[in-house]
Amino acid sequence: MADGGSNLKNPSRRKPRLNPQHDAEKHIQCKTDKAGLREVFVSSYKGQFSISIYSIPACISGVQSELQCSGCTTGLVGTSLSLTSLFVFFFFLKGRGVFASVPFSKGDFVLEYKGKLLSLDNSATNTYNSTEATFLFDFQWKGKYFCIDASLEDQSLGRLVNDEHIIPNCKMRTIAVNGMPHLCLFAIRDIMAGEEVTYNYGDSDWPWRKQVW
Ligand SMILES: C[S@@+](CC[C@H](N)C(=O)[O-])C[C@H]1O[C@@H](n2cnc3c(N)ncnc32)[C@H](O)[C@@H]1O
Repeated sequence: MADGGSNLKNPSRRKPRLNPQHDAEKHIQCKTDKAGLREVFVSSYKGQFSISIYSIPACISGVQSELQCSGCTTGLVGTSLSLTSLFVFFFFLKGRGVFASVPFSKGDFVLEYKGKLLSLDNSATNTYNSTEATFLFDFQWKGKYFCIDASLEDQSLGRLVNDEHIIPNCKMRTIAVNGMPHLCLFAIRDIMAGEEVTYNYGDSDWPWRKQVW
């Protein structure tokens, strides 16, 4: 007899959750990203301030007001514009990011940070521009220093995960497959569908972490 969705009625027959370590190994070996994640272009809102300005001469876009400021001494006839409040918004463009389209549970494997594995010696000989350099992830494994160079646009999602140093939802861990280290993101708390996947890039003075004021 067909199952007809009876798994929902009988929880004991639900597909068992894959061990996160095995899940990571499986995706590393298959060289695939996990389903349920997508690339989205994002901007990060950094704040807003409002200032009240009365009767500013509106020398904006050629519009003139009947009032004058120190830089506008001509008697002005034209569109009267009294600005009482000016709101200024600041956005720090994050560029692309990775969003969950299905929920993930705490502990789940989420993504591999794919790229070229370099030993410290190799990476020292490469030169990177400032954009490429943000795709380098240095790490230590078995007492040696390595780097994953993810500067190549290869359509993988791990390289697009953005920084969040206060409330990240993932953490990077090293997983060995066939004797080689791989960097993988694991959920450190439940992640809701629609939430951006993030991790802490580490203790650097990243410009986007600075408050605008
Ligand atoms: C590894 S890339 C991440 C993917 C990148 N957003 C993209 O579109 O290619 C790192 C770069 O993303 C941006 N970025 C990462 N986290 C950010 C954040 N929290 N706020 C603003 N920009 C961020 C910075 O430009 C940084 O140099």
